[in-house]
Amino acid sequence: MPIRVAIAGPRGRMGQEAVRTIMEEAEMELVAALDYKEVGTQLNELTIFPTDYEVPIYTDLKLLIEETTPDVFLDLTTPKSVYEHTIIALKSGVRPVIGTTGFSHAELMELESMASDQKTGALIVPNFAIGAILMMKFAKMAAEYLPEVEIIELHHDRKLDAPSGTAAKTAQMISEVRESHKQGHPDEHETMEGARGANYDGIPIHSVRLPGLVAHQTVLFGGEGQLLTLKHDSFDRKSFMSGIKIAIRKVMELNKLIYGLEKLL
Ligand SMILES: NC(=O)C1=CN([C@@H]2O[C@H](COP(=O)(O)OP(=O)(O)OC[C@H]3O[C@@H](n4cnc5c(N)ncnc54)[C@H](O)[C@@H]3O)[C@@H](O)[C@H]2O)C=CC1
Ligand SMILES: O=C(O)C1=N[C@H](C(=O)O)C[C@H](O)C1
Repeated sequence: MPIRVAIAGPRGRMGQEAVRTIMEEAEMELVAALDYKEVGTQLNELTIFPTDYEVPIYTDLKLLIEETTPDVFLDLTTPKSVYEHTIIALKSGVRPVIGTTGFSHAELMELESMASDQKTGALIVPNFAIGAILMMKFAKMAAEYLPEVEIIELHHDRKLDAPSGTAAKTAQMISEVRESHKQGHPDEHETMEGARGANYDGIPIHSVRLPGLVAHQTVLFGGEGQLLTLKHDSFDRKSFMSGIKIAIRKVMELNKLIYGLEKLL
């Protein structure tokens, strides 16, 4: 039996690529799409998709779930809508695979506890690219030996959230293996606000937004007389698609929420 998947955000940069990926996957069936406005009744009515993509479009997630009974709900929308979508999916017993970034810590905690109560599998994946997941794992390894670290993330200028979900997750993983401490000179001060970046548990995060970029991150580790640089680049959104397929398969085996695909690889 193929895994029945519903997708939110099918017209977006990630959504379009993910629709094609799922449609081409024999083990998966795209049963519905969620958009925020009426854009036609089926995906094949949108000029961006081939004519044989006969997948109904809904604007109401509860109705979508009731009428199309998906196993998995894949969200690639916006930080504003994803939290509510995830709650609706969990309450309906549909397993969420969330690629959308921008969750607060409190929201992640709430969703984790809801998924455990419901015994429903859920995955929140800040970055589906295998190379980015490896970069995060290597960063955690390196921080045990070189705890002075700064993160620089670079993205296209249409991105809504900063810092990126990947940078936040990298900082969280690093903070699991190093003592929290302030970096730089104890007396340093900013003569321009924000010069030292955002701060996660003492780790500075710098966000760059420019046209032409896709998704890129550099993690710098400084030591006496040395610098270790870890760098990952997504040049194309195809880089995220194998991770999406893995996440859809893996979430079917879970009965709780997992934050980050690195725990399942
Ligand atoms: N986890 C990962 O590996 C990746 C995650 N992302 C994240 O995925 C999200 C989407 O990114 P993009 O595709 O670049 O954005 P986008 O702006 O191109 O697409 C978002 C789509 O969501 C739709 N949308 C907005 N509100 C909605 C709602 N309430 N219901 C249904 N659809 C709604 C919009 O119409 C739009 O088509 C962002 O949060 C981004 O950070 C992006 C790339 C990789
Ligand atoms: O918005 C994006 O494009 C991306 N968002 C994710 C993030 O916030 O880390 C993943 C990837 O970096 C692309």
